Amino acid sequence: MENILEVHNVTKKYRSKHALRGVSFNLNAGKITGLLGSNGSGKSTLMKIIAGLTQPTSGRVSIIGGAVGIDSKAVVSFMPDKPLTESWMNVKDALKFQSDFYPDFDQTKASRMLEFMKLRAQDKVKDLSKGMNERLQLTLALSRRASLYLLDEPIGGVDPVARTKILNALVEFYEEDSTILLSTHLVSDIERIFDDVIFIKEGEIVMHTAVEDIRLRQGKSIDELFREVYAEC
Ligand SMILES: Nc1ncnc2c1ncn2[C@@H]1O[C@H](COP(=O)(O)OP(=O)(O)OP(=O)(O)O)[C@@H](O)[C@H]1O
Repeated sequence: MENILEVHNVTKKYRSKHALRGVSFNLNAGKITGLLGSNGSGKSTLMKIIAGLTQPTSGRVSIIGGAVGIDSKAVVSFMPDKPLTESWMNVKDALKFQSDFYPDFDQTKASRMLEFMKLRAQDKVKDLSKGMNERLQLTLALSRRASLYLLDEPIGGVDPVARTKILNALVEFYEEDSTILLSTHLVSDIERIFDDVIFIKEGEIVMHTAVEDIRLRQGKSIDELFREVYAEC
C-alpha cells in the first residue's frame, strides 16, 4: 500500500526543551489513525510540522513522496487546535475564504456539512459556542478534497453531546480513500472510528498499531491501554 505520509527521525526542540525526539512512522492511504497522548506529549507540534507551519530541528517529513512545502500544502487539510477563522467573519465568509484559498474546496460537500452541523451561513463566528466553532472548523477542513487530513483535537473542550455530533460528522463525511491523522487525549469517546493508533509520550512514539490488534490480541479497549500507558503522566 502507498505511504501518504512518512516521518523520519523528527526531533523538535524549543530552546533547550525537547517537544519531539526521533519520531518516525508511516501512514498508508485510506485509514483513520489516532495520534494519542496526554497534554504536552507533542501532538500539536508534530501536526504543525507535517502541515508545514513549523520546521523540525532535525529529521524529515515526506508527503506522497515529496518534501513539506507549497505542493504538500495543496494536498494536506489541517484543522489546528486553535481556530483559523477571523472574528469578523460569518460562517459564509469563512467558507468563501477557504474556497478562495484552496482549489480543492468542495462547495457541495460544505453545504451538506453545514446542514448536518446545524450551522447557518449568516451566523457570526465570534458568537459561535466552542462546540459550534469546532463544527465549523471541521466543516472547513473536511470540505477540501485533500489526500491527508490533519485534525488536531477536533473534540477538545466540548461536551459529550457535541462530541458525538462531531464524530458522527467525521464518519458521515469521511471519503474511503482519504487518510486522517487525528490527535486527541479524549480516547474513550472516539476510539470507535480509528483503524490504527499511535501513542506518543514525552515526544516519543511508544506504540503504533492496528486497533484490531489491541482489541483481539490484548483483549483491551484503546481507552484501557491509554490509561495504562499514561498512568504516571
Ligand atoms: N512555541 C513553543 N515554545 C516553547 N515550548 C513549546 C511551544 N509549543 C509547544 N511547546 C512545548 O512542547 C511540548 C509539546 O507541546 P505540544 O503542544 O506539541 O503538546 P500536545 O500533545 O499537543 O499538548 P496538548 O494536548 O496539551 O495540546 C510541551 O512541553 C509544550 O510546552
